[in-house]
Amino acid sequence: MTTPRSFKGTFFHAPVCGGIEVLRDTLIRCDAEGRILEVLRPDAPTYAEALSEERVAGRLETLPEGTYALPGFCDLHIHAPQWLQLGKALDVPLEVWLQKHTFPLEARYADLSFARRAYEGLVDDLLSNGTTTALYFATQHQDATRLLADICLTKGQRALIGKVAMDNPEQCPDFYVESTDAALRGTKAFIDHVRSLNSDLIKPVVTPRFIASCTDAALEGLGDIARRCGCHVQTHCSESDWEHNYVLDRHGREDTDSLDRFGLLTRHTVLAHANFISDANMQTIHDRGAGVAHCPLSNYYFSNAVFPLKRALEKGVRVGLGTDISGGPSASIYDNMRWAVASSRALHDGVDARLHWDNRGIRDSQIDWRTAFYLATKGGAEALDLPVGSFEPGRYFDAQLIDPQAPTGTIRLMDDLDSDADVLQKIVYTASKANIARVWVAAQCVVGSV
Ligand SMILES: O=c1[nH]c(=O)c2nc[nH]c2[nH]1
Repeated sequence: MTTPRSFKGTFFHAPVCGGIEVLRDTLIRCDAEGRILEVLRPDAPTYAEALSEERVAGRLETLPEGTYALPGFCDLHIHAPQWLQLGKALDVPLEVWLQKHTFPLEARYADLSFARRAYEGLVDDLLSNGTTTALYFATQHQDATRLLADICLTKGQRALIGKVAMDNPEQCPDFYVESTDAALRGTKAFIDHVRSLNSDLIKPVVTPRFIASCTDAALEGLGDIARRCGCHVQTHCSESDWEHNYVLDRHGREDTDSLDRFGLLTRHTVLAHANFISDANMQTIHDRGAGVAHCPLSNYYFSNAVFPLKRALEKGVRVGLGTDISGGPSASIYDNMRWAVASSRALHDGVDARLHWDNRGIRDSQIDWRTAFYLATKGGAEALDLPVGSFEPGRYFDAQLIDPQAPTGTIRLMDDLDSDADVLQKIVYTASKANIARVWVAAQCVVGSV
């Protein structure tokens, strides 16, 4: 509990998919928990009085002239231990990458000092990239996963964290596999631990890595834990040819149906990727109210296909964006907004120039930057069912301040040429870490100084 805060400045947000709103010279009042109480535009009858009230009470932060506040990003798919592998090992298929590079790296998190070095750096990196909410896969290790929760709490990042469950000796190496009992007990112990922290910022997540890495007994037990604890669930779904076909061979059904059968497809499930899902399975995801973490950059390296984003949105599936560190070699949701637009265009146009335009791509698959901005902010929040992602009463003030004039920044604005929408479009397409001057979570400044 802190003191109430308020902010005056220019805010951009996307309250609905495909639409943006500009709040110029607006006053946003928050309560002591950092939730938005009121959004007052200059033409509101109570604006002047409220502004002077906040000023006199010493609660007002006036954002510097020429800066813009955006909602903080929700990154729906991060492998926390893989941060050390960003930009490496991107030239082999998923199944080789896991065995040769990723599992050996993750096994090292048995060492807590190794874990601390990585997790401190990761959380700093994500916060300074504007990511205020992170959905993390950790590792199998109880202690290192608790450490990640502590670090997020200390640094003030909103985080949903899962101890990864992987007990299938046929798919996991002997140096990085656990018993079914350890997977289930460990998951439950981590949930209890996080809940004992009594923090609104950190939530536990039931995390079967993917169907291949888990036995049916573990999947069944994890479904049961998710139901009893009312937790979020995260896993991979129909990511690549190999992974999708593995599940078809083992269970005779797609990932989605299989997860549903184990009680793992709920209103609080986030499926990473879902590239190969059939229309029927997309309908099932919609009907269960589950969300999808679309990871466009990672998909270029590991997925053999492009997620049918537009089709999913038209069906009403809740979708947000994920960096998929380190399948995607960038910690930035800005990069992933750009890749979401570009990959949707590739799907729309098709990529084989030898084919006639008529049958080269999948028509009406493209999205624009407005939709990408929504996915990165409120779309991600909706998929997680968290009250963040936009500047609306009842939501937490999780935000990032963009300074287009930052000396080493990458945004080029022209006062006389750029409309408000142009400014936001330029931010979406060209902002970099150097332009992110300040970041707040629940109205508390976590990056930059006030
Ligand atoms: O992109 C991915 N990253 C992973 O770590 C992983 N594990 C299973 N499937 C996976 N896909």
